[in-house]
Amino acid sequence: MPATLIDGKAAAAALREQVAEEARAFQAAAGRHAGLAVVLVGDDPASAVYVGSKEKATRTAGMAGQVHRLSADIDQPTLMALIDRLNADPAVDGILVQLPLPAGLDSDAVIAAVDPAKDVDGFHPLNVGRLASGLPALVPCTPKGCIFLLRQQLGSLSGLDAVVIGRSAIVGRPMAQLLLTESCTVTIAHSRTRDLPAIVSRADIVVAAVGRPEMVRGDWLKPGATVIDVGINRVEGRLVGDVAFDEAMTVAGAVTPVPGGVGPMTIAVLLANTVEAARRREGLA
Ligand SMILES: NC(=O)C1=CN([C@@H]2O[C@H](COP(=O)(O)OP(=O)(O)OC[C@H]3O[C@@H](n4cnc5c(N)ncnc54)[C@H](OP(=O)(O)O)[C@@H]3O)[C@@H](O)[C@H]2O)C=CC1
Ligand SMILES: Nc1nc(=O)c2c([nH]1)NC[C@@H]1CN(c3ccc(C(=O)N[C@@H](CCC(=O)O)C(=O)O)cc3)C=[N+]21
Repeated sequence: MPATLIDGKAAAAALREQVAEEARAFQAAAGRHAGLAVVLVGDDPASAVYVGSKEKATRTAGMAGQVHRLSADIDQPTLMALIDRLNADPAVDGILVQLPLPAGLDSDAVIAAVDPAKDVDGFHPLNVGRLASGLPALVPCTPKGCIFLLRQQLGSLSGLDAVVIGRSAIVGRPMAQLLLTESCTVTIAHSRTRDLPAIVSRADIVVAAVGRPEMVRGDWLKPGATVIDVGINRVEGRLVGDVAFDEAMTVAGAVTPVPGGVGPMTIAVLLANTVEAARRREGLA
C-alpha cells in the first residue's frame, strides 16, 4: 500500500483561516491590525518570490504588512538603523529579515538587533536559548510547521525515534529541539555523520533539511516511517525535495510532497507567530 500523502497546502489553508480569526479578534481588542514588517535586501529571485507570498498571505489574513526592499549594496549601519526604526514602531509586531543577506553584511548582528518580542522568525539568541531551555519562545516557522504536520499525522509523538538530517540554525537545530519537547528520542545527522542510511533506517520520523535533491533513498527508510521533506531544490526548472519521493511513497507510512508540503506551512506559521507576538505585546496573551 502506498504511503499517505501529507497535504501541507490544505493544512496551511486551515491554519491561515484560524490565524485570520485570531487576527480579527486582535483587531477588535487592540483597535489596530497586527503588523508584520519584512526586510528584503538585494534582488535574489527566489527570495523575492518568498517575500511576495508572505506579503500576499499577510494581507489575506487581515494583517498589516510592510515590505522594505533595500539595494544589495547598502551598508551595515543603514540596515541596523532600519531595524532600530522597526523595533521602535508600535504598529510593527513582527520583523522578518529575509536570509541569506548579500555577502558583506553581518547577519548575526542584524538578527541580534531585532527586538526579541518582535522576532517572528525565532532566530534571536534569546528565543534560541528559550527554546533550548524548554521555555515559551517565538519558534522558527519551518520547524514549527513540521511539528504541526507530524502531530496531525501521528497524534502524540512521545517515545518515537526521530532523525533530523541537517543542523542549520533555521531548520535542523530548532527542529531537533521541538522534537525533544515532544518527547521523541532525537538523533541529529549532518555532513560528518557516518553511515546515514543506517541511522535513518531506525527512525519512526525522518526530517530531511539538507538541500541535496533526492538524497534520502526509499530503501533507507523503516517501513511505515513518517517522512518530512523540508528541502527545496530547483532541478531543471522544477522543485524537488531532499527525499526521493516516488521511492519513499512505496516504503514510508506518510510523506510530505515538494512543493505543497512544508513550504506552505512555513508561511502560515509566520502569520501565526505574528499574531502571537502582537497579542503578547498588547498584554492579551
Ligand atoms: N520549506 C521551507 O519552508 C524551507 C526550506 N528550506 C530548504 O531546506 C533545505 C535546508 O536548508 P538549510 O537548513 O537552510 O540549509 P543549510 O545549507 O544551512 O544546512 C544544510 C545542512 O545539511 C547538512 N548536510 C550537507 N550535506 C550533507 C550530507 N551529505 N549528509 C548529511 N547532511 C548533510 C549540513 O551539514 P554541516 O552542518 O555539517 O555542513 C547542514 O547541517 C534547503 O533545501 C532549503 O532550501 C529552508 C528553509 C525553509
Ligand atoms: N528570515 C527568513 N525566514 C524564512 O523563513 C526563510 C528565509 N529567511 N529565507 C529562505 C527560507 C525558505 N523559505 C520558504 C518559505 C516558503 C516556501 C514555499 O512556500 N514553498 C512552496 C513552493 C514555492 C515555489 O514554487 O517556489 C512549496 O513548497 O510548496 C519555501 C521556502 C523561508 N525561508
